[in-house]
Amino acid sequence: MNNFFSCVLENQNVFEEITNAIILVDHEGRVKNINERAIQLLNIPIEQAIDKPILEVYAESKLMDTFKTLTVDHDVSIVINGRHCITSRIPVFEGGKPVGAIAIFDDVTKYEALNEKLKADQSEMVILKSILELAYDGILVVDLNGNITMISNAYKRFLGLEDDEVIGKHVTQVIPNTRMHIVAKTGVPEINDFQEIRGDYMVATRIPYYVDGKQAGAIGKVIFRNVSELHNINKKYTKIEQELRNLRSEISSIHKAKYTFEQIITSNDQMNKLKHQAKKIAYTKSNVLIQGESGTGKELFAHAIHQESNRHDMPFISVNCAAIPEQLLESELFGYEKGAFTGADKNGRIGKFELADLGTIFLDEIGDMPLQMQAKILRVLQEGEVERVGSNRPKQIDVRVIAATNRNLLEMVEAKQFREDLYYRLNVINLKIPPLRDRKEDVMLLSKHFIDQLNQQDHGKVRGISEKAQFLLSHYQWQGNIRELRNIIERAYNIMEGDDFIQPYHLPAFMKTTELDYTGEPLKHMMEIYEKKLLLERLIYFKGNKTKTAGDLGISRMALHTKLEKYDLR
Ligand SMILES: Nc1ncnc2c1ncn2[C@@H]1O[C@H](COP(=O)(O)OP(=O)(O)OP(=O)(O)O)[C@@H](O)[C@H]1O
Repeated sequence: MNNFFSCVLENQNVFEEITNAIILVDHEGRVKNINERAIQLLNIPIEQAIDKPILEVYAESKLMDTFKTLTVDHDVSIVINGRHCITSRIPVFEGGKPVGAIAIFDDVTKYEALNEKLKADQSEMVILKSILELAYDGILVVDLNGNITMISNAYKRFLGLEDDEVIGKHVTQVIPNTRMHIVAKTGVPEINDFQEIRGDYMVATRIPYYVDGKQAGAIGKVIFRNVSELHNINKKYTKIEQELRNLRSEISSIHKAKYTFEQIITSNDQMNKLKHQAKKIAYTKSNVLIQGESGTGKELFAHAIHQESNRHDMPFISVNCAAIPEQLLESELFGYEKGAFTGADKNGRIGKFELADLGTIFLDEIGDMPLQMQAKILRVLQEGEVERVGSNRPKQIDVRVIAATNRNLLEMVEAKQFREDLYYRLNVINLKIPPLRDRKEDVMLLSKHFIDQLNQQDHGKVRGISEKAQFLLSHYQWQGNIRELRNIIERAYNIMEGDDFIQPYHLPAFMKTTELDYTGEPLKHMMEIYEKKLLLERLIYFKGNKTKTAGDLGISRMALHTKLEKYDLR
């Protein structure tokens, strides 16, 4: 026995190193050794333990039973001072004789706490999995790298995929248009975003999640109350979208741009440069201001720009600002709500700007736009929104504006007749179309072009223009530009009988100044002869319509009347 105890006493440090609590008693049941852990467990001072009878140290001890019965007890569950321990007791022998007994205690209380937590975690996991299995919504979890770690059954069903096709995959490989990997990286939540997944639309919410205060990934949810409901919503949405597309294309086919750059006929360098420039800017959304005299082809350019742009499938809406009475202009441009004013259509009406949404609006004669209206147009250009008359709900629109005028807008700005801010908003790209008299080379080219067009309608009856007529056409001043040229060619074409070529006598008298024979009369008289001839010619051309004749000659109806009286032409 001395050997054993001396060995234990000499190696007290080993005794202390053991992580379990240990009590050693001799054959009389006196405590011969007890380590620090046992002292803590029994909660007594060490001096009240050494050499004291074991039952004084620990009243419930069974060590003396072990000694007496010489039996070994393994892994007995007991409670000491509220701590749950597993104890083993064994008799100690020396030289084949029993000399004492030893008890070892393992405090398992902390393992129990851990076990409890583990159980709780496991049940949370089970609950979470059940939620993922039962939820109608699509739920998805990704880690920091954007790889999928969890997905709900409904989402898998919706995607038509199995676990092994989803879990561990990068989210972009599984879900089109996803932004989950972005939220997992940035940590910026995205709430109620509209997302298209395989042709279906749904509302997606993505939020980052944290473990121990550090971002660990993102959780995403796409809402569909139940899949069949989602299907119905989708069907309705797709139908409405299709109807909208049909309506848009119907509007576009009614309001179509009619001309392309190929139809702008010219051999003039300046014009070719303009065409090139306009083609280049067609692809941008910049506003365009086209300036030039009446009839030079401003509207043609506006059509061609729209046709060349990526908006060509969308409406091209043309508005002649000078032709609409001032009091109607606002409702024409912006539309009105039902009952906005007396006489208003009871269903309300869409305005030209809204009609041109996603397309182009062409504001012709912008210089004739009243100042008050200019302010409203400026707002559309600045804010990109329109408000119908009688409404207080502005609507976002995406419209490209091309404006045109034959007036000098800069002078109008100086005279405070045109808003400077609007001028600069419109004048982002400026195209100045030269008058026909500054591009003489185009006169014959255009004349032939118009004859070709007329021949196509009339089975090719005219072969060309005689030299004399060419001379007259080339030397004319063309105040009305290409429109005037077109009219004169058309008129000649229509009055031709039996001729293959347009001759001077097919052209209006006012062009034939060289045909006036000088009779030696004073200038005033010669001018009167010319004036009379001219009046007669134009009257015949307009089939006696005095308003048109006066307009054509640039004089008032009253002045025309006086002159007709003077020359006895009534
Ligand atoms: N380069 C061209 N090639 C072929 N036709 C042209 C050309 N330029 C103009 N035209 C024709 O001339 C006519 C007048 O053109 P357009 O209406 O575009 O002129 P505008 O400058 O807009 O006139 P306004 O200022 O009076 O509105 C149209 O019939 C158009 O087709």
